Amino acid sequence: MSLHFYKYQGTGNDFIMIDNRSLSFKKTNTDLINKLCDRRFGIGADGLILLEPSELADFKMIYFNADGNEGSMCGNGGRCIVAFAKQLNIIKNETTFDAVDGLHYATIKEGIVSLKMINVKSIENSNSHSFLNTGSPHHISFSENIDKINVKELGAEIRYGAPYFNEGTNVNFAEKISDNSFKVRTYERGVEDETLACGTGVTAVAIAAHNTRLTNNNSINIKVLGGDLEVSFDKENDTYKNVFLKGPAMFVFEGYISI
Ligand SMILES: N[C@H](CCC[C@H](N)C(=O)O)C(=O)O
Repeated sequence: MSLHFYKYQGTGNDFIMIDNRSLSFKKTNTDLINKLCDRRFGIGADGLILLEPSELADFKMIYFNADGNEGSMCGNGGRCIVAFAKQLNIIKNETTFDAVDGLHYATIKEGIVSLKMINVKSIENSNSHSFLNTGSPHHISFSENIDKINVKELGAEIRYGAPYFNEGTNVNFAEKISDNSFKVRTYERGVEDETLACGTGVTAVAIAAHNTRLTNNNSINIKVLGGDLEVSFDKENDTYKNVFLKGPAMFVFEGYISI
């Protein structure tokens, strides 16, 4: 059987996109998804995303990590599926879609997607790190010279260590550049390596930076290995609301692969 796929990337976080409105792609085939994401034996990607019909919204996003397991929310994948839905003529420049953590509003203009993320209320701060969930769980530590960190090694240690263990977490290393800009490197659970960008991760970093008073800005530029992202939010009482993740989402190529 031949599978028609599209390849997208958002600041270098790359995804295989499949138009599964027919529901013919089997979601339980972990080995197949893992193989399609493999950079030597397959197409190669950090994750695979299915676009399916939704009764609640314009479409539904189903996200799998490169290991083949269904993941929690993916911010860059969410931005990419908006560009994909536009390419498929399902939407124009504005949409609401259904994802694992609820409905998401988004707009697209000249390849730049602005995606509304879930509200965040619960943030754990300690001397060494912050932990919060922006659709996916994120451990964040702020330090200097993050260029020098071995993200794969240190990230894996934290991801598999206490208190996360098997369920794990994504791990972000962040550095303040100026009052409204930070640099971030992320170890992604489910990819089990550093990726070039992580959307829910940079969202978590921006909120953690504000919550720990590293910044007073509510619009923050974030530099990642694969480019630049922007996170903005409003804080009302203890809750971060109107959280938006903004940045490029690009179609790369399409093709067929026999499965
Ligand atoms: N790359 C994604 C994060 C995926 C989260 C995934 N690694 C998990 O924890 O299941 C993003 O842009 O937000």
